Amino acid sequence: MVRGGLSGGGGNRKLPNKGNLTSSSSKQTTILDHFKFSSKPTQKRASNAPPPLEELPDASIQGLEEVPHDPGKYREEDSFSRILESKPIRFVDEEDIAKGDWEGMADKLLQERFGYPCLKSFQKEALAAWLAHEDCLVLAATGSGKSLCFQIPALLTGKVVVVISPLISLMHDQCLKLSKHGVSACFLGSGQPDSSVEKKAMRGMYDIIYVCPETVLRLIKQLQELAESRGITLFAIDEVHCVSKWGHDFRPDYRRLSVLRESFRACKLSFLKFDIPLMALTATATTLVREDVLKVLGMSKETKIVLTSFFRSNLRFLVKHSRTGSSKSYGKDFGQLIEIYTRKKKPNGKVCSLSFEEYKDQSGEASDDGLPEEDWDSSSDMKDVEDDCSDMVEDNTISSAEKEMSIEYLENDVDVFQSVNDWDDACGEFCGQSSTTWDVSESCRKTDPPNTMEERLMLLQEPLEDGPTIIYVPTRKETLSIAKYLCGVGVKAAAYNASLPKSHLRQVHKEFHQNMLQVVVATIAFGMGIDKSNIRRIIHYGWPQSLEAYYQEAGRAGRDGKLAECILYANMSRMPSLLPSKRSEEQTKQAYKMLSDCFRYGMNTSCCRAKILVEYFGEDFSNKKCLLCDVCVNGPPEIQNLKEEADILMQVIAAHHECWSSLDGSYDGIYTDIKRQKLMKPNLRMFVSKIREQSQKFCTIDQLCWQGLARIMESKGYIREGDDRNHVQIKFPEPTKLGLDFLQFDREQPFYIIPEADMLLSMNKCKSYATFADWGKGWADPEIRRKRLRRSQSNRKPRKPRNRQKGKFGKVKPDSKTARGRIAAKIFKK
Ligand SMILES: Nc1ncnc2c1ncn2[C@@H]1O[C@H](COP(=O)(O)OP(=O)(O)OP(=O)(O)O)[C@@H](O)[C@H]1O
Ligand SMILES: [Mg+2]
Repeated sequence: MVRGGLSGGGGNRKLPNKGNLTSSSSKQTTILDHFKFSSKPTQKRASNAPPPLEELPDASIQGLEEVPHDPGKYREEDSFSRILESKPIRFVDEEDIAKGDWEGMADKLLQERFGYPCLKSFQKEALAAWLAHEDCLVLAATGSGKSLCFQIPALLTGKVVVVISPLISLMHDQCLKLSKHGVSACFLGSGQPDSSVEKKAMRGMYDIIYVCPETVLRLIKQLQELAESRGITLFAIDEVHCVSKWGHDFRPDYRRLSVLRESFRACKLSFLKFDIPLMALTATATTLVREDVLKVLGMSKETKIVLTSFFRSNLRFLVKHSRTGSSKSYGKDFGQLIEIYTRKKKPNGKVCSLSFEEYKDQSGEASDDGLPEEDWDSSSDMKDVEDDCSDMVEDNTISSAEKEMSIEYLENDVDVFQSVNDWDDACGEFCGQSSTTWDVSESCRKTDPPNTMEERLMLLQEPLEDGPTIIYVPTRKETLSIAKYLCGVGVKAAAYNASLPKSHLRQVHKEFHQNMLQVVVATIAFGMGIDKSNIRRIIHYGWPQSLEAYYQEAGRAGRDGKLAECILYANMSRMPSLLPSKRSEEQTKQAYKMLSDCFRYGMNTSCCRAKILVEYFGEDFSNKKCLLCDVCVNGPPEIQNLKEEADILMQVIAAHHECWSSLDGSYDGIYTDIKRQKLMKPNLRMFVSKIREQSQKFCTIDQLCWQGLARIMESKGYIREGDDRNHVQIKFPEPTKLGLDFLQFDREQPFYIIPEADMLLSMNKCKSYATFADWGKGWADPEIRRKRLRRSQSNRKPRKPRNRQKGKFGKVKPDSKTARGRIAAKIFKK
């Protein structure tokens, strides 16, 4: 059944805004009739008269068969508001679409509106579920085209699709894209200062409404009215991993979205024949997150799960060790990048890169060598977000939850668009534009990613094509220092972080999309929502916070299907730490778990990286390999028998544990407590000291090596963490039953392992504390002594003068902020 405007269909619809939504007088019986409808010859009309229905290239599907789409045809002469006011809307019921050749129709729509040949099979599956009024959970790789799954329904039916989206930057990007394809869309939320947009949206003037979860909860009543007037065909929840507290971008208000299910049921709203379906979409949801999503959103038991592989066969994953926090490493780590981006300028092929010393001179910066990873710029994002929000226009209609969201959770958005002045489209409303700038050739340039092993092996031979790079860094300070360094050596680079002027951010965004910039050095503010097809490299410079976040950001690369690289530079000799954020105890635990998974990904030297990543999201990759990552290309390092090391480590751990357990049965009050405290929780470092004390033989083995060994022994089930607090990797080992058995029964068995990244690093490193004998031998040789002294002098960092207040008697006043300082303060008082 095809409904003509608001008066169509069952005729029992209320018409809140008749004047605005022109109804069609014609009725067709099938969807196919409807598609053939607008073949009437066009009549000349007065320039200010609204165009006849059939001529308007609006978001509905009229004239799809006969009249080629021309989004700009009538827009030039019509003002934006008039288009919105006079836009005629045709409606087609989902059942009628389902009866016809909807796949063919959708493909045609796709070709004419978006320039793509046909829908992908997962997109068809999702659409089929929607047409069957079923809820649907779409799990598909980054860049696979999930957005079309919820955009097409609006175009096919002429009804509204409401998209719940977490980020204003994402909403903005999608609205802008849709407008280029002749689809009207708007976004609502705390970043939307113009309340008229919300009113217009609720009157049914946009095909697609993007809205943040906090706002949609406020608009339920109005949306029910919209469902009755123009009709809502679908609620889409994009980036649905945000629903789950087990996900990486958790947003509390997402957990209240089951209200959509409850408020748009056919049994509740008499004008509905079916519940309005929910479509939830994400590229980064683990199995746990998926289950949580279905439950929290109240999705039906029959929810269709559309699952495609998370594998991105054109991405090459690499992990490299670097002291990332130090600007000394830039020259080493970015040398190749610099060469790529500057070599064209220099016919002799030589790269005029600055040495670190020259760079320091040029930038006038002092070296921050040795800045530990933990020393992240804690002034980073939260403070800026608050600053940014002060720019926002006060709007009393915005609920406190929405405001809070902008402060607490829209860090990225506020980073990107700091105030309403930042919007090029001042009101966040997007109409199908006349001067369409979208480039069909861009979609044509996309190639299918390699499917077969042969195709992937072929990729190995190919160099990366030209294209931009995004370097993700954890702190704002680093965005500036790296961008400055790259600019200094002739790369067109720019920094992107929330503290930079808005005009600069706009410019960077624009220039990046126009291929005028080669490198953007960004915080997470430049992450989600970036859909630029030709990004060739994603570099993470420092440990990411989770594999989900890492895979999301890496997913910006190679969206054109061609080879792209995702390189993680991380300091293998340091444990990563959590960036500051407000977290509950439970969330902190989860955050540590995610950080730990990320750390293990970096440490891995034996398993295909793509396999680790996709299996992390619950995909069975079986014996497959990507053939492109560093592990697949270089192969694992040589296997080693660490039986002796494993044995002694187990012995020391078990001995301590035995001692500790012997105290268990004999509780004798304070005495045992003191004893326990003395014995309590030796960490791995202490076990290693014990080993070194006991045996000369193991003195030269670096702590990093023991750390790696302990991790491997934990993964094999020989030891477990004995501490309740959160750790990135095992810190307070205690033996398991299997471990004790290993000591007792497996004494003759070899213990083969593949050394992990930290172990390899320690093996390559010059031994900082060799045995005293070796060390002594060195000192006996004057040449060695001279060299060592010279090295230690040149490495020595000038100590910063400590700015301490003098106490009463000229003593230095202790720092009250540190625990040591507080204890000292007590003594000082006395
Ligand atoms: N059927 C199709 N054929 C060709 N290209 C398509 C098709 N569907 C979508 N695309 C293109 O794929 C690109 C990525 O689409 P989209 O942004 O929807 O990805 P996504 O799955 O939402 O990714 P992410 O998880 O990163 O948000 C877009 O440029 C889109 O136009
Ligand atoms: Mg998307």
